[in-house]
Amino acid sequence: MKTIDELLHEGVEGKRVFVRADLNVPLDGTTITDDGRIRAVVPTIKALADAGARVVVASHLGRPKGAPDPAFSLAPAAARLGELLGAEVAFATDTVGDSARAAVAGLANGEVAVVENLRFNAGETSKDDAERGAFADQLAALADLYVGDGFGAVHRKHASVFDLPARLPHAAGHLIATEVGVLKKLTEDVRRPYVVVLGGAKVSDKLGVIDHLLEKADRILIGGGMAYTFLKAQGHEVGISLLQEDQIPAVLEYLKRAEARGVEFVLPVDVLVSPDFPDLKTKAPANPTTVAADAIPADQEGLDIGPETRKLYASKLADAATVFWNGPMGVFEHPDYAEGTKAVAQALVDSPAFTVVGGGDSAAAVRTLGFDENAFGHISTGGGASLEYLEGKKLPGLVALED
Ligand SMILES: Nc1ncnc2c1ncn2[C@@H]1O[C@H](COP(=O)(O)OP(=O)(O)O)[C@@H](O)[C@H]1O
Ligand SMILES: O=C(OP(=O)(O)O)[C@H](O)COP(=O)(O)O
Repeated sequence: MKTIDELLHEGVEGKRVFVRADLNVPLDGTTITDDGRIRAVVPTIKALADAGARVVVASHLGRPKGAPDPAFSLAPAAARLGELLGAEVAFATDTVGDSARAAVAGLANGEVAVVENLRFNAGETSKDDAERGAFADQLAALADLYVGDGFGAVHRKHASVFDLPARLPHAAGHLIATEVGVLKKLTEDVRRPYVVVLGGAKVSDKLGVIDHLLEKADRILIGGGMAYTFLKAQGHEVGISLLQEDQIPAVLEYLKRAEARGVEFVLPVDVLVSPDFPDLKTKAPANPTTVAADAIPADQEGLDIGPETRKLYASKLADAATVFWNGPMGVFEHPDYAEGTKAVAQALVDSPAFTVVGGGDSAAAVRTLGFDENAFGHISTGGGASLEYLEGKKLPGLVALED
């Protein structure tokens, strides 16, 4: 894989360089609540700009449905990038249209432009190779060179991640190099006990990784939205909690295999429930009730792990030598459901283990809940990406950067 250093050595002055970043940051309206993913790609953008490149930055944000949707505009991220660079950053209101072409044409050497959300275009995420390819052709017309640095999206076979680098000379940016360097260590020699904590809301995406983790981890702790499919599989009522009903047979098989292999599988013993999802904007008190994990009322939703589970999970992390954590334990964006995530973060901080936290929201949670990022071994910008990397899967965005 060619590195950005090699590219810089060859010279990028006056060249239009397309940087595929992951600027998928959490937003409260148009306010960025955690800019970690933007900060993470600044070294690559700055190195290119300092070397005289005309830098075109692109990313997805959220999951819009292949058409423009103002709620998912990259404008706030572009503005923040300008602040971090201490330079004017042009913003195109489309991705490959007139505005994007004009913004790129207007760049002088050393200047940066951000184009609008890649996922406003159906071709970006299409499963049809030709449709994705046609969009990649339009993106390729904006640039001379490609730098892949959106680590959080390298597991997606999307036009800007997979098809575009096949059309332009390409290299990996600094962030991808750092992320792969650290995660590689977790695939080679892992100090034991190796404890994995899984939570979050992208349940269907991430349940499958357990299949692989059963071969690697000594202990697996389950929280967040992921817990309820397990509780349901064990025959418990989960009310209106997040549930991946079609995965119940797979989950039962995981539990059986864990037992056979001596992998300790730990599920919540109590949870915080409410009939309503909390208001994340006003943060109005949610007044949740604590119930045993096998006694969730039929009309209520599990939104955080409970106090007994917090203690249990802290104890299960205390003797770890290596910890990988993806996915918040609850809806941490609301203070009434943040204690579970705080307890796991605190247990990692207190532990002498090598700790890796992965995922856009997990990383944001750690920082917005007031933890010092230096207290963790590594904070990865990718959740799904890091899990699939650990699984040993060939990631489209990394394969595409190979020579
Ligand atoms: N019990 C739950 N029910 C619904 N959503 C949850 C629950 N627990 C956590 N979440 C949500 O999960 C989201 C993060 O999930 P995910 O995207 O999978 O993590 P990451 O970005 O770290 O990979 C957060 O927005 C959080 O509010
Ligand atoms: O937030 C992301 O992934 P993550 O939540 O697994 O860390 C990436 O930006 C990928 O987004 P996607 O899961 O909508 O493809």
